[in-house]
Formats: sequence, structure tokens, C-alpha cells
Amino acid sequence: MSLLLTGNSASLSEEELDEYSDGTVKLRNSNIELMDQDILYHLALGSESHDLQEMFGDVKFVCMGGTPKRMENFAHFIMNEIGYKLPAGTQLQDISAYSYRYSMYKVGPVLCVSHGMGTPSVSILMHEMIKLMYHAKCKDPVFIRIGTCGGIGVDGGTVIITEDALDGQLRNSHEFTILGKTIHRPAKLDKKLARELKSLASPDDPYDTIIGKTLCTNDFYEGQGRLDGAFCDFSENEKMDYLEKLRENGVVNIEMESTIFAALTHHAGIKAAVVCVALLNRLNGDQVNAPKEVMNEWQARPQILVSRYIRKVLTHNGQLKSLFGHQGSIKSPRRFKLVQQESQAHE
Ligand SMILES: O=P(O)(O)O[C@H]1O[C@H](CO)[C@@H](O)[C@H]1O
Ligand SMILES: O=c1cc[nH]c(=O)[nH]1
Repeated sequence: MSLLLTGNSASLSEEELDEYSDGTVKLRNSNIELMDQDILYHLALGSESHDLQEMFGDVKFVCMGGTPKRMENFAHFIMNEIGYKLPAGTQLQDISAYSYRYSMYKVGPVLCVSHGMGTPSVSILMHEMIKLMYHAKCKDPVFIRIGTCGGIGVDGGTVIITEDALDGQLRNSHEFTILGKTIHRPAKLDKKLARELKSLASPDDPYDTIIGKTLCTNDFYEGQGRLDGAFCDFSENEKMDYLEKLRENGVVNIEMESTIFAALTHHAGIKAAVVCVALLNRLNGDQVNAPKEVMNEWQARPQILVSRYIRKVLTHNGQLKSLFGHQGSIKSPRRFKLVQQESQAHE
């Protein structure tokens, strides 16, 4: 059985899902199968207008991050890392350009997609990406968010792999309001994948890579206890008490997408991870004021880690050589810079 569809998300246990699993992505929504076509409106794709299996059937890694530019840079970077060659005379294209919402680049088995900021933006994208995986019959895709965050007690430039994603009340779940009712879905990420990513940090990396809990908020300013928003009704002491409480609870960073990302991938049975770089240590301040060049270099760090993982999996599957002709070379921060410069030259 390749597909298991149900309109009732509570009716399938994890064991039942596993039992029927052939690696393809299951939709917990029987309505989709009954529709003549499924328009993935925000991706500018559709199940009838496009041959989604032909276009995306080979996708193994879905990498997401907030900005279109970051994901375009990552597409160029990973293309070099896995030695993927575009057909002669062609360039990387933004597949979702005409949605004017998200950007999407495909580099062989790697999809690089921008998700915007915050839960609503990621949620819409996740629904459509999960349906894309279903229509394309992708097998065992892994979703990874490559992001930025505020660190708690860690220096700017530290790479943080999320162990558990917590909501504003430190619950390891995401709260949804559906038909006026509040429900929670577990915000579970794949712990084994998190450990594997951590193992790919090199002692030669000139920065730390750590695993810890991530707080996910609905706002960058008041929601993250900043004193520098347009409004602030709390004192600096109250802010510091809050950040210390987070630290006591094992929280090492704050961002704005991890719980919805974890909850929806987990609900779809998709393995997922979140890797962010800290742009500042929130115990020292609120303003993001590192120089642009420094921040660009920091933002490359999660991408380097994720590229090591992708290379490792493809090498293990014998795909790196057979699919792309050569092994590509390795993953140094310097290489990333060169690829970034090349990609900027293409603008
Ligand atoms: O850098 P990205 O991935 O966009 O994510 C972080 O940056 C944004 C805030 O500046 C939020 O979306 C937060 O989660
Ligand atoms: O402090 C920060 C930095 C980046 N992203 C966030 O959500 N918070």
C-alpha cells in the first residue's frame, strides 16, 4: 500500500503509520485524493498543471530558511558541495518565482526553499511542501530548517541544533486554533538526526556547535523580551529574570518557527531538524548589530553543517559519485565564501 489517507488525524497510531510505511509521505487528509487537482497556490505549482513526480520525485532533502537570498546562496553552495552539474547553458531558477511569496531552488535531490518569518508564513509553506512531497511520491524526505536566532548565554556565531522546540509557555508542542478549538500537536524533532548533525561539527571549526532547547515565539520584540521594540511594558530586571528562567530550563536560543516546523513534520511522519546560528547573546543585549560581513559569515555556518550531512547521506547511498559524476570537494568556510561571491555575481 503506497498511500494511507484519513480525514481523522487522531485515528492513526504511530505504529499503524509505520506498519504501512513505504517511505512515501502520507497525508492525513482524505479530501486531497478526491480532488481533480490540487493547486499549491503559494508555490505556483499544481498537481495537474505540473508533473510533480517528474519534477520533484528524486527530492531527499528539503532545506528551509527565512530569506530567499539565504536559500539561493545555499542552493549554489550545495550544488558545489555535491558536485551537481546543471544542464549546459542553464542556470538555477526560482521555481516559485511567480508565486511572489516564497522562493524555491532545486539542486538534484536538494530543495532549497524560503519560508518567511513566523508561524503563519511557515505553516502555509509546510502544508504545501508536505503535499508536494506526497504528490511527487518522494521517499523518506528529510526537512531541515537553516535559520538564525538569538542565543541565551552563547556567543554570536555559535551554531545551535534544536533538541526540543518549546512554545512561549515552555511547552514542547505547538498550539493550533482549528474550527475555533484549541489543540496541541507535539513539536517533536528527530533526536537521532540532531545527534548526527552534531557529530558532523569539526574540531577545526572556529566556532562552537551545540545542541539545546529552542524557544519559539510569535514576535521578535516584546515576544522575545526585548527592551527595544516600539512598546515595552516590562523592566530590564524583569527581562533578565525571564531570560535566566529560560536558561535554567535548558533553553539556549530563541527564534520564531521551530514549534510549527516540528509539529507539522512530526504530524506528517517526516524526519526533521532545526539548525540556527546565534546572531547575538541576548544576555548581553537586544540589538542585532554585528557587521554585515560578520553576519553573512555566521549565516554560512549552519549551511556548512547541513551540507556535510547531505554529502554524508549521499555518499552512504552511493549517490554522490554515480548521480553527479564527481565527488565535489569539501566544505570549508572559505569555499562557502567563494560560492557566495559567485552566486552574487549571477544577480
Ligand atoms: O533567520 P530566519 O530563519 O529567518 O529566522 C529568524 O529570523 C527572523 C527574525 O529576524 C525570525 O523568522 C527568526 O526565526
Ligand atoms: O534575537 C533573534 C535573532 C534572530 N532571530 C530571532 O528570532 N531572534
